[in-house]
Amino acid sequence: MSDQSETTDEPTDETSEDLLRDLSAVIEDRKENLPEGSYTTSLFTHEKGENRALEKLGEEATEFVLAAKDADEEELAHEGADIVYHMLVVLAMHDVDVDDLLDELRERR
Ligand SMILES: N=c1c2ncn([C@@H]3O[C@H](COP(=O)(O)OP(=O)(O)OP(=O)(O)O)[C@@H](O)[C@H]3O)c2ncn1[C@@H]1O[C@H](COP(=O)(O)O)[C@@H](O)[C@H]1O
Repeated sequence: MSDQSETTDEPTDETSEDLLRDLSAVIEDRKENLPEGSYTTSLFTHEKGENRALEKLGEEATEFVLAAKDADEEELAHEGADIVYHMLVVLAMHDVDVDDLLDELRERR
């Protein structure tokens, strides 16, 4: 991945919705422009097609479960982020807007 920023404790006005929308916008950009050297591009252009992203999502979910079993909280956050990213890639592959997911969550409150 090219420009993932480090986690900081600094206050930010960015909401979690902004964060998800921004990440989705980057994924949409990769889908449209397929820049070389991008991990996201490698998922959109993989010879296995969508199955590669689905495989990765499954792997990350398994790693998340193992981290929970090990009570490894740092790893849980890491693997959880991997799941969210790969899930957004799969949503983009199906042209499902992240706002549909956010609306779904909002309606459940
Ligand atoms: N959020 C992510 C993100 N999360 C996970 N990954 C990649 O997903 C892969 C996970 O596979 P593995 O678990 O097998 O990888 P690993 O090498 O063992 O790494 P980790 O388990 O330690 O993550 C790694 O290559 C990660 O780099 C991500 N790649 C990209 N992004 C975002 O997408 C943006 C665009 O990235 P590029 O498409 O690379 O430009 C980045 O700026 C990020 O914001």
